[in-house]
Amino acid sequence: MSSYVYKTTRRGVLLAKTVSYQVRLCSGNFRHLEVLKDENNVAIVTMKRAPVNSLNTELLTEISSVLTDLEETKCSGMILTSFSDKVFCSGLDIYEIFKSKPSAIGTSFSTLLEVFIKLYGSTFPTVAAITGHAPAGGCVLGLFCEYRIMVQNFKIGLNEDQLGFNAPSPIVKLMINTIGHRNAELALTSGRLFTTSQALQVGLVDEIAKDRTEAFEKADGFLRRFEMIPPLARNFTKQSMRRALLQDVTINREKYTEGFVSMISLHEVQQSIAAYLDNLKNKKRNAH
Ligand SMILES: CCCCCCCC/C=C\C=C\CC(=O)SCCNC(=O)CCNC(=O)[C@H](O)C(C)(C)COP(=O)(O)OP(=O)(O)OC[C@H]1O[C@@H](n2cnc3c(N)ncnc32)[C@H](O)[C@@H]1OP(=O)(O)O
Repeated sequence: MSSYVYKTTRRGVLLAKTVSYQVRLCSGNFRHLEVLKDENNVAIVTMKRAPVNSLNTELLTEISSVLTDLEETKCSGMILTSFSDKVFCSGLDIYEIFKSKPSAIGTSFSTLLEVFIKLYGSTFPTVAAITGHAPAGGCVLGLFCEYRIMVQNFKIGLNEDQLGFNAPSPIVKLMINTIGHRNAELALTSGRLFTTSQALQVGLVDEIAKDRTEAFEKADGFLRRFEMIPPLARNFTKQSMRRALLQDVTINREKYTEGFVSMISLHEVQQSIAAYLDNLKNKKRNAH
């Protein structure tokens, strides 16, 4: 069990280091996730793939499976977060897309799209409590949610261009929908990572929190907004606003996956990823 446990109040979620908690979701046996539910059927889904929650196929599959479960059990809201106070999610597992077989890259990407369809299209309200850095696929996971609360002094953004490949068109659209065309173009073409406060300024995140506890209080505050709204009406509106993107990804999932695999498999892209990994390792070495 993680050292952090979430203790629920009447309708709130308070983070506390305590040994008792409410209901654990028992439908799945997860290696990289902890899923807790409070008495109001709000789920707290915590990614715990140390050290940086990189999204490999196994973690993505677990997220996908939890989302199915939450739909089936008519969950009333979901908070997506990380076990780490430094990294929310470091994006796709680079080692799964570097020097890998096309089939493995395809499976990883296609599973990410599955998560997109289920999370972006979920019938229940979703909020990301971003407790640390959220580059690339980490930012994408946050964007799939309806609302983002981010702890101060971290970085978030779509830095794919820095790795030598571009974000696929549905992601570009998602970014445009969130921060507007001009900001999205400037950010995507330079692979920009925003600080938490810059992200708030452009609307990439909705609120800043000073720490994890405040992030949870604010996430709970967001979910409470819907207490008096009939869920059916709320969901109808959500689906109608998200339908075009959802249909695009659902219909063209295979096409997007093939496109991603071809792009990642290019020799130049693999070289860029290798250089990026060297850079990451050097940065770490120099920090010591
Ligand atoms: C509408 C939608 C439809 C379309 C669907 C979406 C399609 C496309 C969307 C997204 C595509 C995304 C592609 C990616 O996500 S590629 C991954 C990009 N990720 C990054 O660039 C992040 C790289 N990592 C970092 O910047 C840092 O590690 C950071 C996360 C800031 C954490 O820093 P720090 O705490 O200092 O930790 P270290 O750098 O020392 O890392 C610790 C170890 O973890 C390894 N690591 C880090 N990131 C990854 C990763 N992404 N994959 C695998 N491994 C990773 C790192 O190498 C260290 O390992 P070791 O200790 O062995 O050296």
